[in-house]
Amino acid sequence: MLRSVARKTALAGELRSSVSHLGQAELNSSSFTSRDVDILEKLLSEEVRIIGRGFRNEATEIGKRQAIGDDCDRKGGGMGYSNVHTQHIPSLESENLYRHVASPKTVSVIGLEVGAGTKALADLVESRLKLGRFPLILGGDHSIGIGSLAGILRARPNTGVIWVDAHADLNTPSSSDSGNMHGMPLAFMMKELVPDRSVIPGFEWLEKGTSPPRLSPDSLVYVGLRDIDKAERQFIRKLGIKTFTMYDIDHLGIGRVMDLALEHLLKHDFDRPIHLSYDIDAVDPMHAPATGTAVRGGLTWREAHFVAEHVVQSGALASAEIVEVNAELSDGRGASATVELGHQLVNALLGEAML
Ligand SMILES: NC(=[NH2+])NCCC[C@H](N)C(=O)O
Repeated sequence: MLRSVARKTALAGELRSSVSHLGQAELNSSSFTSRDVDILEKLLSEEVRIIGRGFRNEATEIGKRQAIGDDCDRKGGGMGYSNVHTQHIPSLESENLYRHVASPKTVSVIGLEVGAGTKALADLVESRLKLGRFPLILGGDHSIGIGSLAGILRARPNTGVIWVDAHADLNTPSSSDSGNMHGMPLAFMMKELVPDRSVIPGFEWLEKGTSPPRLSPDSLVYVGLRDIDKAERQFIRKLGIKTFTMYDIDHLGIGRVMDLALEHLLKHDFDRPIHLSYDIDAVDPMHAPATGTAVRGGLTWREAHFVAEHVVQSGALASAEIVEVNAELSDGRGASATVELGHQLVNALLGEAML
């Protein structure tokens, strides 16, 4: 079963890329190099800053993010994919509003800013997808997933999601112990967990329109989890979400895990688009220490690359994001190792292969 699904998904990918390659010279057919790419950069770590961990230094983050975007612009031509366009989404800063927030559990206050930022991202992602482009979103923390997923699901409601992360990011505003919105993006997309988002200040927009964006639990696969909150564990079990923890990766190997992940999402529809949401903290802190909530026992350097490479190989990757890279959170060597890994994952997602 698995083999035939893998073969068929590869075939679907080949067909799709050969069709879209018509008329384009010398493109590598094993990847989606003919697709137009949008690199969308979104800085959004407000909630972490508010609770006073000193999470970021804007100048450094912007410098680093520009470096990633510029690098893609430069490499774009060389790697064969065309028309790479980088767009920086401005952060909606309103320092004064948040300076005196006393309690970190004030999601309603924090939500105003995260809500506005994710709405802007959702609108952009939706419009780019409708133009047939491939959005690659660079965070920022994982709360931007609310915007990415909303935009993606509005444009293509049948999208399947692979969430590569040390954490489940499935807390609701009331189940969360930390109050951090980067631990909540998936709950915001599931009607079973947050049935009415119009009551959350800042997120009323998520309920607008004839069919508000929602992710069904069986359209999600987790890879790399190892730090799951108690409530999240119950949600995962109750909703039956397909989950590959680090235990499963140790047991089965990353190759089998990624095949099973793709099979789960593509078994009923080989042409289904896949969104890969990649939190750098899925990777072991030995390789990616510059992140906010590092947890030991993560993906190796090669496993980290393989995850991206294999989803690209399936031919189904339609959008991607890399989040939680924050150079401020490590010393010089740790920061550059993490940013280097971020660059390499971007390249892998854009179709760079070993051979
Ligand atoms: N995207 C992340 N780094 N999420 C970490 C979440 C940690 C914890 N589960 C929380 O809800 O606060």
